[in-house]
Amino acid sequence: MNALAATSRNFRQAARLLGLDSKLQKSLLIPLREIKVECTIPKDDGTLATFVGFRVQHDNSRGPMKGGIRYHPEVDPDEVNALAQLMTWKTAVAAVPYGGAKGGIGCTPGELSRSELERLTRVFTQKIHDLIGINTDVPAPDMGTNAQTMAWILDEYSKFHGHSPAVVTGKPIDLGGSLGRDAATGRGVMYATEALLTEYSDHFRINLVIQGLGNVGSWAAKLIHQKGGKIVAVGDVTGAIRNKSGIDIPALLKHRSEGGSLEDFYGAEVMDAAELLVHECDVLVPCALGGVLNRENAAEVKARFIIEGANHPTDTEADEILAKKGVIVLPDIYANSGGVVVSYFEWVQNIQGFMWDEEKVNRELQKYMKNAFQNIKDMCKSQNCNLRMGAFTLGVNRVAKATLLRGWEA
Ligand SMILES: NC(=O)C1=CN([C@@H]2O[C@H](COP(=O)(O)OP(=O)(O)OC[C@H]3O[C@@H](n4cnc5c(N)ncnc54)[C@H](O)[C@@H]3O)[C@@H](O)[C@H]2O)C=CC1
Ligand SMILES: O=C(O)CCC(=O)C(=O)O
Repeated sequence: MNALAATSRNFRQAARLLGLDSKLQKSLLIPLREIKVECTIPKDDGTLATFVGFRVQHDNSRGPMKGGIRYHPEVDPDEVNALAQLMTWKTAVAAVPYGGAKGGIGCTPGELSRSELERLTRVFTQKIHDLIGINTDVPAPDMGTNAQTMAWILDEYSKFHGHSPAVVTGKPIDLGGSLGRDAATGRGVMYATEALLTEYSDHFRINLVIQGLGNVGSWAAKLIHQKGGKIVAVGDVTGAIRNKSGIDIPALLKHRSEGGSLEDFYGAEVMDAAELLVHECDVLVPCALGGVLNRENAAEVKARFIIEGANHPTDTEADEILAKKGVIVLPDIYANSGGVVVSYFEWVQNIQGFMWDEEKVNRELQKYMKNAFQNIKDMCKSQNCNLRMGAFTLGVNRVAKATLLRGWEA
């Protein structure tokens, strides 16, 4: 089952639990708008290259649509659709006044030079500038994109519409970005892990495995390590390493920032990357691609808890296998919502023209993460369901209410 079918299935299950009628279900499920654009750029060697860009705007009943832009070779319309839908439920779970959207360009960013990436981003922005905006659709970074990508979008958009810092979030601080946004998704993963562990045990002194050492994974690793979590294995697209006494995460991140590879890090041994997700641990934190937990490996997972830092890392078959094994999965639409929560703070700061200090950003983020966890637990209790369904029913219910209040009922 692909990501779109799986996400829609979770939506339908939640809608049934909530007793939503079929017309409302249809209107909530179908995206508001799907955009597909050709992006042709001159490469540095003078030849032309053509890429396909997407933006799916799923729902705006609770506010402007919000979601990242991904640069990855596997970006396709179904995946972007699923990720846009997830954003609608995620912003509702987080209780930020947004709808959901997602975008992407099918490309391999590592094979493009900085100037090629800039040209690609600018051409994509030219094609979608009249469909995004401060009160309509506000992009942010996702896999393969970063603050610099947002700066190029901001600059290109502003040529058409005047200086508009709030049109994107996750920008560089010097262009109106928020303190704490870079770390926010990983920090939210840490708060989510803390909330779950407090519920099921009484300390952070557990063994963890983290997949992905990009924006989300490296911040999650750093902050969980600071809290006393022992990270016994990590991996990324280049491979994986382990150390049963715990990896020195600050040393590893320093080593990587100086250009070192996982393989030549002195403080751990190289392991088979395929074994990473089934490595012995208490908590598994996937922070890379979708669909990495599937029927091939789910039965072998040793973790008692899975914290979904990535979007849709657990496919439907894996979800069922893990539930039978008693593994507790904290779902993406809550676990990685720290990013969009601080994106909301960034947007608010841009609109107010007033910058918050980092302590305030982190304190407010912690409050939003705590409240959302409590709301999910209450839903689980009233609907007698697991955490994924608790989060889905919470999100779908809020979006359905807003839709009905607006009088959009079919
Ligand atoms: N950046 C953000 O604020 C948010 C990101 N997410 C999700 O978190 C996940 C990671 O996003 P970012 O950290 O922003 O991306 P990133 O581009 O900064 O890092 C991606 C990481 O995944 C690793 N990776 C890629 N392919 C892999 C493979 N085949 N096996 C193992 N590792 C692999 C890369 O080596 C890298 O370490 C994605 O699913 C994204 O949608 C979710 C919420 C917000
Ligand atoms: O920060 C944002 O606006 C969205 C981040 C995102 O794409 C996600 O949460 O999956």
